[in-house]
Amino acid sequence: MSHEWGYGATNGPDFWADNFPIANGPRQSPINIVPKEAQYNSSLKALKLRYDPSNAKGILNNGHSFQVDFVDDTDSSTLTGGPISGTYRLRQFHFHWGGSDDRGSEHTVNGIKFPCELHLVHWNTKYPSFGEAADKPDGLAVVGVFLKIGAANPRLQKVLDALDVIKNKGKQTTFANFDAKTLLPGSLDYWTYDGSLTTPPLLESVTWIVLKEPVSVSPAQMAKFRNLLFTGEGEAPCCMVDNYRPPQPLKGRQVRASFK
Ligand SMILES: NS(=O)(=O)c1ccc(C(=O)N2CCc3cc(O)c(O)cc3[C@@H]2c2ccccc2)cc1
Ligand SMILES: [Zn+2]
Repeated sequence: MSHEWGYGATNGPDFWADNFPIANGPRQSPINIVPKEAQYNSSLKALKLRYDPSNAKGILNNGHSFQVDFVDDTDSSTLTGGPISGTYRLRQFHFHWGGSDDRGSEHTVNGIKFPCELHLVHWNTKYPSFGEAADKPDGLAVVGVFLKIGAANPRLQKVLDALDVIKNKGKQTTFANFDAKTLLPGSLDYWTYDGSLTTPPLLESVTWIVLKEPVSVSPAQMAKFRNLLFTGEGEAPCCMVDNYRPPQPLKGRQVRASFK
């Protein structure tokens, strides 16, 4: 992506509409979720997440977050059920976090921010590729998981231990044999709504599936996220923190709940 968008004082979310006018579109993400205003829908199916650990490929600092990429040329790591129809393939997962524990998530619940939010990005196999799916209204499905401060989460450790070698923008390393399912909470109860990518190009192609139950992360583990840099080697270092977009207007959208 050639544009210099970011999360700084001069290129952050308030400036994104300059290059990406869809930033003011009708189905932008994230949003503030108000559980009492979410409509329970008994026809919403249970989420079915089947991930093959051998599909994990690498881990990359992309300059706005870090992501773990998966081989997505077969239906071996998929999302089915839930609010979606058909089969969506896992492409990557990444996180958004704050400079301190009082902020960092993109979605909020009753206005409450969590220190971190995990996004598992999937694309609809009715399209030939992620790139083809990315700009279709039913092209992507992202599962969002809140992380809240508590006991150290052993499931995060393998990811966090890899961060030292991808400190700078553009650094990547192999990341094999990782079961993304281990990052999920015990309950797969969710809220769902039609939204967008939360970073440029902000494409309105995402069915959001936000899990109600958070998973834990310790302050020491959060410090490891904050050790990453937005900047490349040789540039003045800038800590990778506050890489979250704030909640966007609901514009009449309905948020549905899979649970009472
Ligand atoms: N937070 S999120 O909504 O879950 C999300 C999902 C996907 C993507 C993603 O894959 N993007 C958007 C940002 C980006 C930046 C790059 O430098 C790049 O090489 C690829 C991407 C991709 C992307 C780019 C263009 C169309 C679709 C996705 C980003 C954020
Ligand atoms: Zn994200």
